[in-house]
Amino acid sequence: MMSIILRRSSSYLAPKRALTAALSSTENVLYNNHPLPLQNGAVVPRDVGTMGFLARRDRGLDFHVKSGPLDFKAGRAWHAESAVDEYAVEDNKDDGLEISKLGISPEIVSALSRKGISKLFPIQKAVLEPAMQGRDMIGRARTGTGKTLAFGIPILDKIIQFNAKHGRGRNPLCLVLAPTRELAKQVDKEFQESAPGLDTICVYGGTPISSQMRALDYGVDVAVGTPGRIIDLIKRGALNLSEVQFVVLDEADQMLSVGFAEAVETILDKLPQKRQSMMFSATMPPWIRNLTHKYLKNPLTIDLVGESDQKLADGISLYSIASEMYAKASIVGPLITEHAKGGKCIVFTQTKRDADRLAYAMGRNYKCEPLHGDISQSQRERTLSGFRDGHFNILVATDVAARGLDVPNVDLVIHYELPNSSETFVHRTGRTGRAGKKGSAILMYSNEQTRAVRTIEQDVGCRFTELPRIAVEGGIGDMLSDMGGRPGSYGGMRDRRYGDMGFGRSSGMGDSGFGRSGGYRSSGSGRFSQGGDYGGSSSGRFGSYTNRPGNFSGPGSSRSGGFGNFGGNQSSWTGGGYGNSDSNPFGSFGKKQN
Ligand SMILES: Nc1ncnc2c1ncn2[C@@H]1O[C@H](COP(=O)(O)OP(=O)(O)OP(=O)(O)O)[C@@H](O)[C@H]1O
Repeated sequence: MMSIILRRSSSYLAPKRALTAALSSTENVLYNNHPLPLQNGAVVPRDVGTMGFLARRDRGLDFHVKSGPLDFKAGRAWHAESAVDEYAVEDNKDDGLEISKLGISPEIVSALSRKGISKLFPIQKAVLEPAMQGRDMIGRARTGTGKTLAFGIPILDKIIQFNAKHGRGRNPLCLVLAPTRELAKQVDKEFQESAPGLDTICVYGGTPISSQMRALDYGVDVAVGTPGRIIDLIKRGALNLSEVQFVVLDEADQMLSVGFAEAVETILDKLPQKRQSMMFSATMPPWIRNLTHKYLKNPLTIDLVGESDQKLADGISLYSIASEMYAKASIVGPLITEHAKGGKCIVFTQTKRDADRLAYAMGRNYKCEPLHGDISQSQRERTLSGFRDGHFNILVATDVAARGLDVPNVDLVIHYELPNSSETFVHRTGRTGRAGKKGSAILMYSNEQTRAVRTIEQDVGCRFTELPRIAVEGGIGDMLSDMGGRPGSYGGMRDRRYGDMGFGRSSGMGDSGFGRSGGYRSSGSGRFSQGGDYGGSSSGRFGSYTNRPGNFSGPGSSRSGGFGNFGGNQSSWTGGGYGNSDSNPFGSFGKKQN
């Protein structure tokens, strides 16, 4: 404790000056997407003036405002700025800040350096100061640009400071909510690796609750988890949230749109009023702003995406290829060979069943594995680590893998079936081209889906390069037929009107059209209709396809790929893992019906 105080008191002015200068000299601040004039290279948020820091040496228990390595304190400038709703900073990857010069705890600096991280990414830079000041915030940045550490670094640093002063406690000081087990695990891992001296716990369904209860009893600094299991632990008296000072909703739009809203609210009700709340995602539909007043106090919006820009990370090449449904399975192999060039590839299907079937069929020629919510948790973990470690290079997954998953060096994403919304397209595609790397994504579509492809382009602000059609002579398509389907009917897209019906044009990415049947029902905004169908093609904007039971033409498959029965009584959830990840009693999202 002593050494930390000495370290801080002797050195904090220098790094603060460095941070101020660095921030001032590099950022191009946008306000409502109109660039503001830069004065002598300084940052000039509207009505803000310069970002003033007031030095403060006194640290109290209230570490929302007073504490932190740089002693950030809201000065007049920031109070003025709090009236500003939008605070957008243009993404610029070259502008990293030397983490070692920011006065962040040495433990974090050296842990990050072991991970090869020495400079802040833009979202981390933009978030650091207001987060240190204790501001509630909504953060949006493109996929793979480091949002986890954007909230992770300030929170971990503050906890280290707090523990140094007050000693370790039993109850968590930070709670991170994530919509899937895999994402929760990943956030937990990133926190652990970045601050190895802190105790973190990751809680989610599908694993024994008793060991999680024991670990909580022992004492933790940070709890990361999916909402259902967290509520379970609260009910059992094992998780006490009364000391939580920081709460983060990772993939916030997902969490609130797919049936976890009620669970999230139940959890937030258990937290102290005095806390710092943050929401992060690569996609922040406008409707989420209607909800934020429920969860956040006077939130600052830090938006590195903007409304007019393209929504994908730089460095991702986009291709589209037209294919009849029956031929898709046969051309996916050649596409992988050509575009993944031996590297890692994720193929996204709409249903668990299709993921199984395609992986099985492709397994005759390629090393690949399926991943979806009906696979046991232990197998899901084995599959993901096998993929990460390169034991196999092709993952055939439902949208359970679309959000947040950070597998380095995925070279190619294939949308074997159209995503159910432009947001899902962004998240699926974002599994490649992470942390500044290059990648490719290929969208497979049928003639009937041409309109849907154009809508994605419009929503996402991107342009697909059309690949030449690939002629099909037998191949995997036949294999799939061998497995019980009618030859030539795989996909049955002939009978569908996907794209013709209800493929609602949105007014842009993140339009409230998303989630038309997305399951969020408690906002009272009236924008969301019947819930629970997230993940099903029929639930997103792309698919208010009427039910046609007679169209079931595929090899026993349920809905995706044009197997019919869209919007009917067939299973709606395709990613399984969300609702599956916890015994989530809230909302209809995640019902396992297939
Ligand atoms: N400052 C940095 N320097 C180098 N690598 C970094 C830095 N910050 C984060 N990374 C790495 O970048 C990768 C992507 O980060 P992260 O998963 O947080 O992205 P994200 O923005 O949350 O993406 P998504 O929207 O898909 O969830 C991770 O492997 C992470 O370790």
